[in-house]
Amino acid sequence: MVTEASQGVPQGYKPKLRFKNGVPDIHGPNLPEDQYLFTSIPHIPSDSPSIASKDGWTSAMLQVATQAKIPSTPGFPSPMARPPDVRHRIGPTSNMGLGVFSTARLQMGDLILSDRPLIVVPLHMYGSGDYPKNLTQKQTQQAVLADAELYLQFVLDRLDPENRKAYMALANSHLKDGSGPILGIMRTNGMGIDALIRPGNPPMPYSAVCKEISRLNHSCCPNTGAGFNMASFSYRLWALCDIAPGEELTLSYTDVTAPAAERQKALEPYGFQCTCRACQDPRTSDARRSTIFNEKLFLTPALLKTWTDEGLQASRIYDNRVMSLWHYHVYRGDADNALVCGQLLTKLWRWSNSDAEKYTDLALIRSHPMWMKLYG
Ligand SMILES: C[S@@+](CC[C@H](N)C(=O)[O-])C[C@H]1O[C@@H](n2cnc3c(N)ncnc32)[C@H](O)[C@@H]1O
Repeated sequence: MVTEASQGVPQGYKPKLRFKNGVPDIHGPNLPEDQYLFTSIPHIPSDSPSIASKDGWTSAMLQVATQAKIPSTPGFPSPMARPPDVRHRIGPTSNMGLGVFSTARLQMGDLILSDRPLIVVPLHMYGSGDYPKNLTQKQTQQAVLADAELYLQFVLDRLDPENRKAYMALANSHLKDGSGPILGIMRTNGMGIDALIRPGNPPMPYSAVCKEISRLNHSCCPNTGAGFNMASFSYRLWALCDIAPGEELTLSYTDVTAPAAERQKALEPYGFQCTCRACQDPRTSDARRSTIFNEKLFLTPALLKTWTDEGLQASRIYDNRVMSLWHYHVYRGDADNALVCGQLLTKLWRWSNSDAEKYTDLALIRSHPMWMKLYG
């Protein structure tokens, strides 16, 4: 666990690569499953960089078992999905550094951009615990951070100079907690990839840093959603509602269903106080959200509007409610209303769930095991 530590390496301590199994191999056969390796995704042999696709590649540090499952993903490596035209630009905001803005009229469900991570690394870059006994607790923390920085430098050095520069230009909100510059940027911009989490005790989560998606600022009523697509090894960003040209695009860095105080606590490492519309009057918004989440009635168009008015389309509970309503209509044999729900699910899921289209397939709706079961 890393807490506050002043920057710098303890005197006499030489940072080293000290993960379990010693110094990691770059790549190689017959390695133990929990060996870390440095690799590129898609894998590009270092002697033939010219085969790199126009989508680029990720410099990654992964355990062997995690790396091994990526190529077996159906369709891997597929090209990144691209919108038909450029729909975003990166530019300055009034008070949040850079941000991403829409340059087109977007409809709910529209793909905005795809982004292959620059780097993917273990979320907890904090070594093995095997540190010299003569170091104080604070010095050990410094040593841990210095080692993490060394690993990250290794990962970063495997990027081409342009992408290395892009990484180093990203925001860093960890300037005073002892993190080195590369680690600080990773902690400010890293996003999880659920499909890469290696189960175990403890599980091994990974963190990905992207060139463009990492520029999105946070809102507790975000207008975009992001999901990772393993086949193309890229994140996709899509509109969660209709968006006008020029509007800032936002993502939620935290769980939008949590109360405002909890959300603010989760945002602490990013070093800002959220001022989105839900956080400007948190008491009223918390009360409104609590009513919405606890609503026991099936989603009607009026109830649906309360969710979208509050900007809660990013919440998993919203998906679940729309899904239950889809099942309810199937159960009643109401294909028209099932289709309306299916269209909404497709917009929410098209870019993150390969099954999204099936909810609007009339033949599948009518052959569903629950079809018309309400009437026996
Ligand atoms: C992932 S970066 C987002 C892009 C960043 N604004 C930039 O200039 O690259 C996260 C950092 O952006 C800033 N930020 C993001 N959302 C914000 C918000 N709602 N209010 C204020 N600052 C925010 C914070 O400095 C945070 O540490």
